[in-house]
Amino acid sequence: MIVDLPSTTTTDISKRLIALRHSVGAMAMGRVLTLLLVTDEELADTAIEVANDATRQHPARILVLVRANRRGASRLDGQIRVGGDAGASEIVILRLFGEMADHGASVVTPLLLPDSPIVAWWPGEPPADVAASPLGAMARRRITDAGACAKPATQLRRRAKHYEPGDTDLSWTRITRWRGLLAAALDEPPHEPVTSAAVVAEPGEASADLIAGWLAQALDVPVQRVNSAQGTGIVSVRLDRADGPIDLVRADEGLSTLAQPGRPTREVALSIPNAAECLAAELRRLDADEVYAASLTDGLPEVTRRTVGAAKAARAGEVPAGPAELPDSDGPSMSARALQGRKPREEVPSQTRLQEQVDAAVAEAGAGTVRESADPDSLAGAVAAALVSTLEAAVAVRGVAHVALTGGSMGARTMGALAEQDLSSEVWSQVHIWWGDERFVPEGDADRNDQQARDAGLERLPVPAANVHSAPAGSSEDELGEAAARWASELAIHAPEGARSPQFDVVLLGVGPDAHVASLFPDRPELHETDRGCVPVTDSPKPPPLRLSLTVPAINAAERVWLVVAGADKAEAVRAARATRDDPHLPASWVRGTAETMWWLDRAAAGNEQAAAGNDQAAAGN
Ligand SMILES: O=C1O[C@H](COP(=O)(O)O)[C@@H](O)[C@H](O)[C@H]1O
Repeated sequence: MIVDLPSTTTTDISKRLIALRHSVGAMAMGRVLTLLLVTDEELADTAIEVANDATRQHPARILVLVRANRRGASRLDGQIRVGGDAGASEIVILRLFGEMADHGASVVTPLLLPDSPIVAWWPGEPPADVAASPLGAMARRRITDAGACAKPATQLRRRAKHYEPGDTDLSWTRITRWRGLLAAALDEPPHEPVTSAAVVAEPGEASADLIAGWLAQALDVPVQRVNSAQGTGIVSVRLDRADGPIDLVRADEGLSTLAQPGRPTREVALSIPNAAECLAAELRRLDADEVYAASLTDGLPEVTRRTVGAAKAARAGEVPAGPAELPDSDGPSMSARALQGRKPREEVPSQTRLQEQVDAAVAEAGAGTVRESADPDSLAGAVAAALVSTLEAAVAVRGVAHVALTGGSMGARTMGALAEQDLSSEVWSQVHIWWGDERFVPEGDADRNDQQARDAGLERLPVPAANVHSAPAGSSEDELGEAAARWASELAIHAPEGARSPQFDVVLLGVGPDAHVASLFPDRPELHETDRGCVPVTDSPKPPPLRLSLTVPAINAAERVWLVVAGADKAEAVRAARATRDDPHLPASWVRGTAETMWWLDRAAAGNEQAAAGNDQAAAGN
């Protein structure tokens, strides 16, 4: 529902809001956070869409302050969006005209909720000193986006000059995965010291400048920033060591290569998150980001800018070759493109790339990308290997990682494959293990998902017992409510401030032939639960009847949601869920990660078994 209130006052807006909360439901009052979006008219629509999308991943109410035409008489136009038009929140848009445009703080104050922390976001040009500005001063966190501004380098200098704890920038959030991969590469033997580093990116690419600043402060070595052609975004990072360089090179959209001495070059997933994903990631934390502060204020001023271009530096062997010579283009910077929801650079269509492009388009529609393995065992092996690199990268960046495991047919198989991996106890002592759902039967029962994981090798992982968070056990419906409450408090203990469950780095989900995920079954009320991180389930259509399950918001707050599916009996569920979004008959169509939604399928679940059998027969006939 959208209610327009032209030429209004904040008192009128407040009254209408209260009335609407009564008639539509008090959806926003229980929300923990107010996102204060401060924008000019030009960016308003896109930024509201981005904020709305982000708050589906991390619930918050949204207050939008649009500085409209400053000429003419003072006026306030209001708009309230609730229900379906506001996604997971309520949205209040305040358009300020005339002199009022400069007094946003006093307009917004009456609409703030007493105990709700405020996060302010400037998607375009922010005030020079954000923390000291009237709107910034009322916020616990202040999110800017240097890359979306006309002069990114000037913005970064200003951010550094006026930095206050609570400041952050989406140009920084965009490089989380780059940092994770580089940190994980350095964690691997041989632990040779890095002697210098180079970051290649288009001029004015704020995210690249911040990677360079991060390296300079973290490694305390000379770091060079080398320019590639306009429109190329971040191209590569080289870390020089005595035994040879570590090169992380963006080879193609979403895919990159990591080369290290003495190891085969690996392909790694390195997609740049879009603006909503970055914003959601920032909404999940309310504490100061000290690494950002150090990279911005200590590291960045130490970075040397090379005048020689990337192509020449590559020919001289100073930076990785190849993508450094990407053609010129005069597109906007990667950060600005991310806000506009556009792709980092145009693809060159070719026959062989067709399937990838289809997959990318499906991924963009929310259905995620597909990784196909030949059979259930190789699928389990691929998932286990990816889990190791992802969790190790998360520990390298944040010092901790949280993973939710699945039960069902692929749960035990994946655990078996994980237990076979060579895992560093130092890193895995920081990994926390949870389950996406649990069958509510007594402890040790062979039906329990945690027991099946134990039988498959859980205890061989070097994870401390205290970090294994089994869901409560029990046997009767009378105990289920209390068990759900206990599980909720355990989840809350490890949740970031303002959230109800840990921010999972990865949630693994099996998918039933009916497209159920965790214990969220088709057409059941649990699927629509938005106020809790976990729910009790009775009368489950699949035995046993009593279960506990994470809810959709808890799952979708995860950075990565990996659906792991094997078997031809699941092919139709996979196809149907990937073709739609949020269909109550298809719980698998409701889940997605903030940075990645990956369908790990065996050939049969991908619906390719017959095609493969046909090919085999054809090959045999030849
Ligand atoms: O009961 C459950 O079923 C699903 C799917 O399992 P599958 O055996 O059909 O692969 C599973 O994801 C869930 O964790 C489990 O409790």
